[in-house]
Amino acid sequence: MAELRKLGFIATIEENDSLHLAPESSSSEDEAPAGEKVKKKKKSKINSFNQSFSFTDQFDPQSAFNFDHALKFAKRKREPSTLDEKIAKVRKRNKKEKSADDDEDQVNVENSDDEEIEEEESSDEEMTADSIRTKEKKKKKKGKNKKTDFEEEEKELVEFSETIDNYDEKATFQDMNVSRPIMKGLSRMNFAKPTPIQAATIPVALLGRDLCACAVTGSGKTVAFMLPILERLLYRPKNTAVTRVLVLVPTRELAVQVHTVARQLSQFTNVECCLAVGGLDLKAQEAALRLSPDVVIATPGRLIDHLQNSPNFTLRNIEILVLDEADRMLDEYFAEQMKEIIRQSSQTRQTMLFSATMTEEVKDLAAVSLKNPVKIFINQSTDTALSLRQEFVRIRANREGEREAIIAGLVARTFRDHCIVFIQTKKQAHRMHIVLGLLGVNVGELHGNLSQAQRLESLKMFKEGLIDVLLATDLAARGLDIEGVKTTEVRYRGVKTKLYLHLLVDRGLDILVAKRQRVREGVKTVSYIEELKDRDRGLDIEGLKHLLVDRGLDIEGVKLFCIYLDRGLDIEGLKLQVISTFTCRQDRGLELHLLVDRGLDIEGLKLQRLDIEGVKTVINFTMPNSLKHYVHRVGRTARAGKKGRSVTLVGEQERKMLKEVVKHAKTPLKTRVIPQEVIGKYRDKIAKLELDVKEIEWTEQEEKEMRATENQINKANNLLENPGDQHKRDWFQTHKQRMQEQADLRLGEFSLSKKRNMKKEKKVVTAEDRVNNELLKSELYAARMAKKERKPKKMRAFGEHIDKSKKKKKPKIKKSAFDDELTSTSRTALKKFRAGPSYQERKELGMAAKKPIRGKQSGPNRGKQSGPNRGKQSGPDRGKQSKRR
Ligand SMILES: Nc1ncnc2c1ncn2[C@@H]1O[C@H](COP(=O)(O)OP(=O)(O)OP(=O)(O)O)[C@@H](O)[C@H]1O
Repeated sequence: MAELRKLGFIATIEENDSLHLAPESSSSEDEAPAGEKVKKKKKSKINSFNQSFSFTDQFDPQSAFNFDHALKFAKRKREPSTLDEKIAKVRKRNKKEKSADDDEDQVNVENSDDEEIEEEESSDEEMTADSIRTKEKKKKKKGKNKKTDFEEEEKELVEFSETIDNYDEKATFQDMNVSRPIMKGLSRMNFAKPTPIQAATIPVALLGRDLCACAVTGSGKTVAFMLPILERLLYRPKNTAVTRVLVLVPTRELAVQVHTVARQLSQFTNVECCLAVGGLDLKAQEAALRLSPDVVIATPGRLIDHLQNSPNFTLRNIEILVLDEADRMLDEYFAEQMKEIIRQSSQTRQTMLFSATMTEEVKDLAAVSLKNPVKIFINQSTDTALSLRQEFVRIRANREGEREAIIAGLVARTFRDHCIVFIQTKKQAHRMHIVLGLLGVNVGELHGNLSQAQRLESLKMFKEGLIDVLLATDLAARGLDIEGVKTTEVRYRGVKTKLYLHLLVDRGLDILVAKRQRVREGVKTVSYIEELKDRDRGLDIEGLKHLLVDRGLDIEGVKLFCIYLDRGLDIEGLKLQVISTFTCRQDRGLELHLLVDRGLDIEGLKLQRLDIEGVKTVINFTMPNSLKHYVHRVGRTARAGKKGRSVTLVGEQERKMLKEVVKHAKTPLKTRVIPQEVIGKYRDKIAKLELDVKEIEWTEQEEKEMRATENQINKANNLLENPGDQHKRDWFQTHKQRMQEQADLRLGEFSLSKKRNMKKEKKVVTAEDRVNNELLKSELYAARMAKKERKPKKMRAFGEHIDKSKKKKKPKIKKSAFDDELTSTSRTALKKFRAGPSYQERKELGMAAKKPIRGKQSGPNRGKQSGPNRGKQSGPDRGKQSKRR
């Protein structure tokens, strides 16, 4: 090593070298603004190394999620320790206690961890495996089916000017006259052929027609709207910058994802895309919006904030409006905000609605907001992907409390990675994080109680394989297309570990990288590099090695380089750059280096995944509260034609929902039976951990309270220091209206006042109570939806396109004859009143003696005023008489 340093190289490390360990990402670095970070990095580079080289997907438009970029703009909470660190601490303590009990001598804690987990896992594997049965579908009477279809037909409210339910299967992007820069973008994304929804939608959207499109989850709807948008923008007038396109999505994570797809697709064009979503830096967004980017991808709340408070930003010039997940965007949660946005946007726009589940709300909107819309239904709203295998685990009535144990069994034994578990409530998701964490499962959580930075980080870690199981609420149910690095499990020195494969590509230079990493108990134990050769090029992986470097190695025209870790490497003539430092155990650190051959221009090298893998399994802790929710949740797997599996726990109360799923299923469903022995084992394990769970929850609560007090003090200090500096932001509703809206949306039983009362009466919460709480919440939601469905539908009020001339006149409310006569002041009414009842009326009243003689009468009222009472009916009595009548 010393010799290498003498030669002017940065040497790599020997096992017994003492090292200064830099943390992988210090918190100060995280807080630093983007610009400063770059400067710091540049300083640390070796002078002769190409300065403009930047590693990896931070700017890589190829990455599926540009989380790194978004994370820079998300505020981070300062926490004394993360939840994972707390879990690790408790686990470590438990291990120590256990080993002390076993009267063993000093042990290497980490090694024993690994071994124990392996033991646990292997003993689980030896246990009886789950059994799977195919669920029989009950055959329905034909007549009954017909009726439902008919009913559905009747529900159709919108008059679509055209309906497209088929497409040209042989269509190519070239056939659609897609421009070259976008074709290049497509080929970078490896999209050779349009998917069915793309083939059907793109030509219509290019014509500028309004449309309402429905296709199964994971079928490529994002490109279906983004491609025609970009294509149309290529021909925009370029003299002034104007925001012409607005894409609205329901969640922040989805917005980041759509933004990434837009950037990938537009990478060879000059179209500017901008994100406007909650949770990310407001000032940075304001600055970006001031430049009038061509496309704004937004969530409704933050968009309205900018519309109210960012000068110069308007929607007056919007030419295309897209609502992704349209049914969600138009449901009651976003109703007020959507009304405001549509009110402010240009009326001459093209509007496109996309979702995998189209419902009445969408149709209502289509009726009032779309102009001659085209309906493009490639699938029905209830369809799931054909490559999805749907399984159900039955929970007997008296065994509701076993759900946590079943989930633990599933993720620890069977579905160990690339798995999302959907949970109804944030609280339960958090508890499961602690429980599964204590059981040694590599978990993360994703829900609305986390800060935006934590949300993005969870997704990023899940994508990168650093989290195996993601516990999420319905926040993650829609739209997210999570593709992660393909990992391969290998064993190194008895430790199970993962292998990540990356491919560096640029300008004909391919760099193969293999990196090994393991996260255990908050400490990353890493790292060495394996010799890797690309199988596609007829090469083979030679097995694990500490180092591979080959300068100028040319394999079928591809130059092979490597990132390597230290040890016995001949690096003469090669330059190294430290790209990352990992901590290995408490006392050792290992550095990863990038080897770069001198004389090779690697400016702008980009890291691309060699192999990516999507979510393999979706597990539902309880049955989702509607078929629509089910379709979206299970739609996180089996995307883009890939295989996937869903496992749903179904209790007795949820069988109705299960029937719905069975009714609409197009592929056979399976029943999974988990042996009672396995459930029992995990139930006992969780029961033993209960005190630890409580301890962690208390610590968290204490920290939370301390943070809240600290925040209040800071706020007060701020107010004292800068009293005039408190700029209040405007909102389109008053505070009271907003509070009222939120209160209306809250599910009755979960109102704040009730929650407060519930806190007061402290009782021991059992596993059954927790599950019942989950089920209750789900039921309440379903009940509200059902009530809403039953309500007569109003035409939605965003209707700036309502043609008033065609509006039906309101039928006049018919007043009773009695009221009419008393209140009418018309001429004829008054005359009639003065003259008294007509002959006919008198006859009806039995007052008429005889019909008047024609000749004797003259004038217009002669008939009416004839009869014996003629004289009597003048004067004050008239009124009385008419009243009597
Ligand atoms: N033409 C194509 N060829 C191959 N893959 C594609 C193509 N278009 C899209 N994909 C891939 O299909 C996957 C799903 O795409 P996307 O997220 O747009 O689906 P979606 O229909 O919007 O799903 P959801 O209903 O869940 O929002 C993505 O990983 C995307 O990269």
